Amino acid sequence: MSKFTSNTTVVSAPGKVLLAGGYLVLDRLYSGLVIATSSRFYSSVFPKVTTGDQSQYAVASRITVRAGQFPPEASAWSYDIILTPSGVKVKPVMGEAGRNKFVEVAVTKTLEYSIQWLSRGTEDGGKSVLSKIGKGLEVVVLADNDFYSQREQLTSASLPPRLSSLDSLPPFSPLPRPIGQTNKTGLGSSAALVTSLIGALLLHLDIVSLPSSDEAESMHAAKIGNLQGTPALDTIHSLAQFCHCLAQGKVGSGFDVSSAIYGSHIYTRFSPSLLKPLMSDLPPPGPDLMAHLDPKNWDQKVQAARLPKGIRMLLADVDAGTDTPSFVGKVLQWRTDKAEEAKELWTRLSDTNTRLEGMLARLIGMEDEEVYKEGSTMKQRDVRQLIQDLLFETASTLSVSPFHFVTALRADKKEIRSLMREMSEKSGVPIEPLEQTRLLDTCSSSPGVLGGGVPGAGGYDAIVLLVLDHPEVIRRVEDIWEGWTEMSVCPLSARQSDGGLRVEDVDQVPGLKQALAE
Ligand SMILES: Nc1ncnc2c1ncn2[C@@H]1O[C@H](COP(=O)(O)OP(=O)(O)OP(=O)(O)O)[C@@H](O)[C@H]1O
Ligand SMILES: C[C@@](O)(CCOP(=O)(O)O)CC(=O)O
Repeated sequence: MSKFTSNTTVVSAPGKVLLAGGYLVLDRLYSGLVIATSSRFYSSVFPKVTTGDQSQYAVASRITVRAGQFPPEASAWSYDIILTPSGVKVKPVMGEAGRNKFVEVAVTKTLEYSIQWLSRGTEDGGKSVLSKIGKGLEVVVLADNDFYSQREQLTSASLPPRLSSLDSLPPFSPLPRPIGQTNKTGLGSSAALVTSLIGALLLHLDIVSLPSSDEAESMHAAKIGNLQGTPALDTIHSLAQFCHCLAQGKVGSGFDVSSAIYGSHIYTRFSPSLLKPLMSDLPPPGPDLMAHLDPKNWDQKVQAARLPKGIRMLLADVDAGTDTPSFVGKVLQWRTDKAEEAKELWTRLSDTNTRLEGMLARLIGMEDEEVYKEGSTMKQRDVRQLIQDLLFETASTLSVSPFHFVTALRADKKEIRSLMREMSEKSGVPIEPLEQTRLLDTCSSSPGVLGGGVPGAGGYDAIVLLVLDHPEVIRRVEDIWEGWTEMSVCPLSARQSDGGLRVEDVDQVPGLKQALAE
């Protein structure tokens, strides 16, 4: 019998790349440009058909979450739903895999929220949640291969580190070691996991409805200005920000959770004070989650943004044999110590980031124009011509759009890198270490590369490039990466995803059904 029924719920959330605004975005006065990735986290909820072996009198039901591509014995976490005189409680079951803070907080707080939501104005005490959970739920979480380093998989299949090799790995490729011993690539696995898991549980319990994959993408492409305003997404946003902060034990800027929900955008953070009352373990009955997480009280800004057609993001996972410790504390300490100097740098960076965002918007505004369409009769230059010009550097004196804007974008990318290096030097934190500078300089001088940088907090772990989306441009970059000897550079297959959180049709996601059947 197939595991899939009309009662199976699959929800996915994208990973992230912070293209501009690292460190600045921690402060509400500044913003960050985050690109959501085509690589996603999938949470699939199946109703259990039997209650299993729970013999405890008070255990009403059990939710099990399994990380599908990891060794089974170390990668499943269960939560008992217990009936107590004061209502329904959720209790982690201690198993072989130990605790998974992100899964645990997402499951327990989502159920707490659901109980409050379904019992509002009634004396229900959680009974309707119990009836919806029935005999229990089994949740399988699966991440696209990009979230974890695939070096070992490529080496054991004798494949070179190129995009074409990544395409030949099976989707949701099994990984040999538990999550804690697996190298991540920096796409924000915990934020995408928490967001997709919360979305899947709330959808399964009929508390929200979510856009389908087509709806999510067209919603994103059509929207200008504020991306908020869809009640289900706005609610999941505050709940996911809360869970993510509680699990990681600190309040970050939250751009990763925000892009997991809304897709690519320009993010201005929420006030950290919003989460303060929820961050300590208060005695029962606990804080009123629904009131604290009501989107009406939240103040983040989510402005539509994306990469224009014809421009592609290329990502690489870098293994320099050096761990990147947390830089945030040190950079912020320098900012406090040298307030004047830092303010001046923050302002220059913010201005340049805003200019870059403006250039992207101008190019998007031209997408429907004839000059931008491939194959159109060209009175002016089209994108293909533009690529030729940039490949062979023949058009440096022309200011015909969109060439003009692409050239300006290139200058802004260069300026941002130089300012981030200034931040590096002044704070004494290797945000763009010399090894990365050498790699980025070489890539940036390759034809068709518009610029690059170290995403997010920077360090040794990854690089991101913006390139003209042309096979020749990409081939040349891959050649540089494959031949690089100072560090091992392995491409990631992610492109930009326009949409954020969405419900999936299991048959439309390559390899998902097979991975779930294992
Ligand atoms: N497939 C998975 N299944 C269950 N839990 C996972 C999975 N992948 C990641 N996690 C959880 O997320 C944690 C990693 O979160 P962490 O914030 O350290 O990394 P990240 O979100 O990938 O970071 P970055 O922002 O640098 O990309 C793991 O310890 C685990 O709790
Ligand atoms: C340094 C910071 O601004 C970005 C960190 O980005 P990443 O996790 O390195 O992609 C921190 C934050 O925004 O929470």
